[in-house]
Amino acid sequence: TRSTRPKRLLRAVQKNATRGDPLSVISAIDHFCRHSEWAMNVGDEKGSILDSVVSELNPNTSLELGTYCGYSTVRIARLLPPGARLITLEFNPDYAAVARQVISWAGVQDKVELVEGPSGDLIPQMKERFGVETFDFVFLDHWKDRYLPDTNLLEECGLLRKGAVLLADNVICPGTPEYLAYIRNSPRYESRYFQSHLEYTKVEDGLEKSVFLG
Ligand SMILES: C[S@@+](CC[C@H](N)C(=O)[O-])C[C@H]1O[C@@H](n2cnc3c(N)ncnc32)[C@H](O)[C@@H]1O
Ligand SMILES: O=C(c1ccccc1)c1ccc(O)c(O)c1[N+](=O)[O-]
Ligand SMILES: [Mg+2]
Repeated sequence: TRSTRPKRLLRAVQKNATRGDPLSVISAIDHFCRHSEWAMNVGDEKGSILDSVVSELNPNTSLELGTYCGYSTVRIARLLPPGARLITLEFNPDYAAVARQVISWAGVQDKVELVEGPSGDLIPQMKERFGVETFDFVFLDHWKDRYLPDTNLLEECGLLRKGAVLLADNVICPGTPEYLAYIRNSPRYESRYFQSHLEYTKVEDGLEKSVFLG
C-alpha cells in the first residue's frame, strides 16, 4: 500500500475533479503536476496541440502508445465522436490500474480500451484479437527508443490507412532522434513540427505530426 506518484495523482483527481467531467479531471491533474509533483503527462500546452489535431481529424479508430495515468487518454477520448474508439497500451500494471480509475472518473471508459502489455507484442495482434482494420490516428508517447520500431511494426502489419496521422510527443526532450530522422526523410510521410515546451516546464519540446501517404 506504499504511496506512489500515480496513486497520489489519482487521489488528487478523486478529491478535486467531478465524476463524469473530463475537463475537470484534466485540470485537476495539470494543477497537481504544476503545484505538487511533476509527472510525465503530455500536459496542458502540448495537450492543446493534441486536442487540435484530434478535433480536426475526427478519428474513428485511434491508438495510444503509453497510457501512464490516463491523462492524454482522457484528452483524446473526450473529443471522439460517438462510436469512435481509442485503444491505449500500457505495460506497467500499477500505472494501468491507476489509469483505469482516472478514465472511469472522467466518464470516458466506453470509448477507451486499455490493454496491458508491451506494444511490440500487442501491435501484431491488433487485427485478429482487437478487430482493428487500420488506425486513423496514433499518439506515440511511450519509451522513446520504441517510437521507430513500433512505427515500422504498424507499417508492416498494414495498420496505417492512407492519410493516417502519427503524432509523436517529446521529439526534442527527452528526444527521439532515430524516429525523427526516419519520419522526416521518408517519402511515405509528410511531417510537421509543432514547437512547445516539456510539460509544466520552460524547457523546449515539441510534437511531430506525420501523415502516412500510403
Ligand atoms: C510518458 S508516459 C505516458 C504519458 C501519457 N501518454 C500522458 O500523456 O498522460 C509513458 C508510458 O509508456 C509506458 N510504456 C513504455 N514503453 C512501453 C511499451 N513498449 N509498451 C507499453 N507501454 C510502454 C510506460 O510504462 C509509461 O507509463
Ligand atoms: O522519458 C521521460 C523521463 C525521463 C526522465 C525522467 C522522467 C521522465 C519522459 C519525459 C517527458 C515525457 O513527456 C515522456 O513521455 C517521458 N517518457 O518517459 O516517456
Ligand atoms: Mg511524453
